[in-house]
Amino acid sequence: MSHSPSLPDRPRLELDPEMSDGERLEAIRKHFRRIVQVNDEIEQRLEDAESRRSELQRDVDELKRENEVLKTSSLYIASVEESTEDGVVIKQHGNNQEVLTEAASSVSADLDPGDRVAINDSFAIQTVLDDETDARAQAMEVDASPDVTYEDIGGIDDQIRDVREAVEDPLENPETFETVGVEPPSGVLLHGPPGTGKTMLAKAVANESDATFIKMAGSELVRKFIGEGSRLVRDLFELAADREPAVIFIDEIDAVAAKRTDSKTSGDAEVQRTMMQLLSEMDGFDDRGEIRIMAATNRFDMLDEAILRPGRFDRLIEVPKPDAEARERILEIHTEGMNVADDLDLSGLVTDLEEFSGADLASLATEAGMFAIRDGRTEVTRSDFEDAVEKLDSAEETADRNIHYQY
Ligand SMILES: Nc1ncnc2c1ncn2[C@@H]1O[C@H](COP(=O)(O)OP(=O)(O)OP(=O)(O)O)[C@@H](O)[C@H]1O
Repeated sequence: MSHSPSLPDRPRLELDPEMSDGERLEAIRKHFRRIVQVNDEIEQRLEDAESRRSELQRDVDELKRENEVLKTSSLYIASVEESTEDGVVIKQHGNNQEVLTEAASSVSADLDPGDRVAINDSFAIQTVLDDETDARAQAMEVDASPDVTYEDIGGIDDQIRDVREAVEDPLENPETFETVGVEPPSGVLLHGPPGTGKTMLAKAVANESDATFIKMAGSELVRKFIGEGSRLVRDLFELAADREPAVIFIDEIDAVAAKRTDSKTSGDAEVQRTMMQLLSEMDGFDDRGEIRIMAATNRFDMLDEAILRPGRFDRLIEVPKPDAEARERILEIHTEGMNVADDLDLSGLVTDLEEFSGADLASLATEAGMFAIRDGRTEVTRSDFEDAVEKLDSAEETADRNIHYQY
């Protein structure tokens, strides 16, 4: 970078007392011309400097923008506590740290206590977020009285018995456990392939115990901003405490409780934090009253053992794919309200459907009904079911090419 040359010297008027008037006048004129010249030179310099300055300003703006982008690439969530003359007091979610900070110039909205904001690593507020209820609504499903009953679930009677014992009995007769002096299982983990009735089972047990069913999707928990997953877990348990008796059901728990991997990316750290929050909620659970916790996974092999320790998910119930007898029962349930031909032999039909889960069988019944409707008939026949099997098989082949379940 070159330095600008120094400014021209200030011209000096030198008058000799010996000078004649004419000489003086000439000297003053010369001095004046010199001053004008120096002035022009300085003005020129000023112009150059101005244009250099706007060049530099453009560079600065560009760098500021880049800096903003870098700073905003990973944001934390906080709530505004107070807006003061000295800045904004925020409380970070997850660790509850309170910080006095400022809002980035791009944040134009007035900040009010309770607003949810996203902050960067240096705690500067970057954005004001939408209402918290949106995030909760996406991650949680609350059903005060689910309508699934045990009779709607086919082929897993042993699992129903186990779940009733671990969830329903402690909710309905807590005193029996107290009198006998045993602790009911802390958490029940249902594991097995997709579509085998795990969610149904959790809903049914909530229904039959007159409890509120609160479902949280593990995958939603980890998609949020940093700090939000653990906050949602806390909310989940608070909500359950408000609504007790309640059954908490965490679906796809593997999303938050997978074995630790070697990578140390911030995503992983965030998932860990969410899991730690879940563990600490479960550990502090004894005195919370009538709340039972259930979870489900298709990826039991991937779970971190920390969540399976006593006092956590300590009752494991496997929900397998249905065998022939179970398939028949499930299909019976799903064709109960349908107008099926008298000669339809369900047991013959299901023998070959070895790969079919409960969910597949439910679709099979619907598809068969659709074939009858398309054909203008009101009765569903064996051939409708065969067409439906063919249709689902080919859909399954397409899906298999894309997804590979590792169960
Ligand atoms: N054992 C079953 N008896 C009757 N219907 C079943 C059974 N299993 C699954 N279904 C049908 O499949 C649908 C999906 O089942 P559900 O959501 O309970 O499966 P899941 O095991 O929780 O699956 P995922 O692991 O994919 O969440 C149910 O709504 C029901 O129609």
